[in-house]
Amino acid sequence: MSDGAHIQTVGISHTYKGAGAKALGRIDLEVCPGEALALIGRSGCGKSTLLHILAGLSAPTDGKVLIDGTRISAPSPSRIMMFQAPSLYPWMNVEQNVGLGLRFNGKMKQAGTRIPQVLDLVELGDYAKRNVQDLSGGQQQRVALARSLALKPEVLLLDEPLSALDAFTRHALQRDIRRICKDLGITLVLVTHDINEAVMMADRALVMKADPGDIEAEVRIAIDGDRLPSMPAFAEARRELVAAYETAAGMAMAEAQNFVSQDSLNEPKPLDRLATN
Ligand SMILES: Nc1ncnc2c1ncn2[C@@H]1O[C@H](COP(=O)(O)OP(=O)(O)OP(=O)(O)O)[C@@H](O)[C@H]1O
Repeated sequence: MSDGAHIQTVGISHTYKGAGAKALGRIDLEVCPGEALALIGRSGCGKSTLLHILAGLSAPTDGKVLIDGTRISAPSPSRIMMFQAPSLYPWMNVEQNVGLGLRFNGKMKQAGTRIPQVLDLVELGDYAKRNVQDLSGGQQQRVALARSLALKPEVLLLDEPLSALDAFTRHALQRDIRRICKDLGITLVLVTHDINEAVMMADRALVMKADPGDIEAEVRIAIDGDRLPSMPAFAEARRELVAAYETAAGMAMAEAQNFVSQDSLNEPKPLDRLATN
């Protein structure tokens, strides 16, 4: 288990080539080792740009990103990014897909022990030999998660990887990803449009605004143990985040509420049952 990486951005801003306006203004942020941070905001406010810069997939126009005090300039297997599409190879079975990161990084010697470990972590221990095409969307994202975990990352960066899943599957994965990151000491940074998802998964949410992308508000989400939408503390954190979102985006509360997934708002009981299974 790692302690997770300490992430710091120092005055980063970003302008895409050929674009007149800045995508990101000046952003100074810090993520503590093992913390789970959500970046939330309206479309176009720069969430993905910031996440890509944290991953080292693109360089900021100005400023720097420090991981454990060292400036980064490229991607690294210790910082893994997951996207909406699980991007599995359909002609490979589950364990072959999970082993891909190990193979690309010359760590196949670890595959024999590491692959069963991470498949157990994502609760797919019995699926090693299954064809990935026969799995559900949620199970495919679990395979992608296992592939990421196989490399023992210190940072997991999620760019809305659960947004295509149904409410029940999404809720179970939100709970499990948070638990796994806490258990393994992985620093988590999550981009989401969904206020409920931020409350389910994060210790802290940063609300971003656009033109240029900037951090407008910070909301701490201090809920001990399992998080259920029916908990008063969950509802309170959601209210606080909706209010911050409303201010940042300059929208009415009713519109901000639309960024809370309606299924989990309206049907807390079945989701709660699922979360305790
Ligand atoms: N490759 C690119 N070239 C030029 N402009 C870009 C590029 N990628 C993003 N942008 C612009 O930068 C700004 C921030 O985009 P970004 O994708 O980071 O926002 P976002 O908050 O992640 O949006 P969404 O929630 O829709 O994914 C937007 O104005 C977008 O149009």
